[in-house]
Amino acid sequence: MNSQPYSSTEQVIAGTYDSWCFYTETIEVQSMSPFAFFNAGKGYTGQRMFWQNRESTFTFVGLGHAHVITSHAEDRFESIKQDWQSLCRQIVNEEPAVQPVLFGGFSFDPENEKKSVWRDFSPAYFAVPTFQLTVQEDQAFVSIHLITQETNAFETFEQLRKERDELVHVAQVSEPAKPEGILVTNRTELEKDIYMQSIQQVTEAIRAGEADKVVIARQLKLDFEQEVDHADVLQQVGAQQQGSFLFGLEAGSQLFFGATPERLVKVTDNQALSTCLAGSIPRGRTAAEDTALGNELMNDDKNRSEHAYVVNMISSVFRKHCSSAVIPNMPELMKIRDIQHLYTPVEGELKEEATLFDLVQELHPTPALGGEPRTKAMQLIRKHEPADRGYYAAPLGWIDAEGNGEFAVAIRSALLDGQSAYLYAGGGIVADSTPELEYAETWVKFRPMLRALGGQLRDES
Ligand SMILES: C=C(O[C@H]1C=CC=C(C(=O)O)[C@@H]1O)C(=O)O
Ligand SMILES: [Mg+2]
Repeated sequence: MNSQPYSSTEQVIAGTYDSWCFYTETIEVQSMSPFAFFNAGKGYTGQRMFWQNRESTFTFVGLGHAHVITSHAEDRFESIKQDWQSLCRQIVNEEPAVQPVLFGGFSFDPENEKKSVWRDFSPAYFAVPTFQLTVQEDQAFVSIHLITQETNAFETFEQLRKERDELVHVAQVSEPAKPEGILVTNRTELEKDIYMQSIQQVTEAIRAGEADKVVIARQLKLDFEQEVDHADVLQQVGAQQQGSFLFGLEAGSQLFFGATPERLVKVTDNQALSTCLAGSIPRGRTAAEDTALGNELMNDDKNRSEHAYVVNMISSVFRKHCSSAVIPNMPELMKIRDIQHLYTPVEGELKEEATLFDLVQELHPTPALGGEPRTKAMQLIRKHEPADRGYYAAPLGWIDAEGNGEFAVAIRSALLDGQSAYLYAGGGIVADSTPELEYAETWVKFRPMLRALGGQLRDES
């Protein structure tokens, strides 16, 4: 879908298939703010989604659920893949304009048994939206998708058309949200002592040869004077975090959102692209300081080793699933607003049988979020982290009916829950890590979400 711009279909295309009927229509609309469209869909709270790619060339907003696919199964990746392929076989017409898109994500670790604040996020949770705004190449399209077992749903569809016209109208005439800020009443570092100890203990375990690398994360909790509006917060992130994937996924009354620089994998016509991203240093206050910090990062053994584990693992998955793979032998710097990372893009031509979901399954979690070796690292994370990561650090993204799509790694993210938010940040622990430096690194990684939520940015402890 990325490679092929939408075109309008002004007529309803309907088909009756095995069990599902699919009614769809796409119209081109005058450009509008995607945040305003999200906001216009307040009536669909709990069933909204937002996605913008890193290059800001593809934005989509979904309102309402035309079809939901979830899985609690052990083979959740396979199960979502099968359900999606089977739905597409039943409903998809040849026309690219009528392709539905499935959007959603996975939890980090379905074996987690800790008490969780992630009430309504199942281990895999995906939906095709009822109303979808797609902004691509300066054109905006709004689609209606109705997937139903009702055999004669033209009346329902007519109703949806009226609703669509209303949503488009409200979004086009609405004023941008006022950036008047959100009032934070409390900021709590959850289990900071446990976090500091765990860095020490995991470093010792690594030195003793139990693992090579383990990513340990922690949480900040913010409390607000009043409930925070989901559309406002997405708009804040959108304005503040250029050069990142922006995402928002609602479930029940909660919103999981973030601005991540990390692509897990993108597939366009059998071309696969992934990002190795690990190793961090702050931005400098001046251009000279910034360059000096970048050079320091490029030449730092500890950060280079954090990075190398990720490159090795992603490369081996690409070598397995691709007929050819391009893997640079030196990282570059990726500079985003608050932080610089070591970055190695990996590309390959997928073998015929390999799919986007296969790659997501094998890549998750990369050693940028799990560790090396994977199984041991996951055991150490379960042992040392007191909280459930939920969807933090897990794959989140979209796929179309042809198998094209993109998944990001949902870091630099937070779960918004009424008058509270839980922010997540972690770092790669290797043999020469120290608790103080890792702690400082998490403060830099909290900054995008703190800024969007009106929390203080200073890194006082
Ligand atoms: C675990 C996070 O970042 C990962 C991605 C890039 C750099 C990382 C690092 O340098 O430690 C982490 O592996 C996070 O942002 O919470
Ligand atoms: Mg690090």
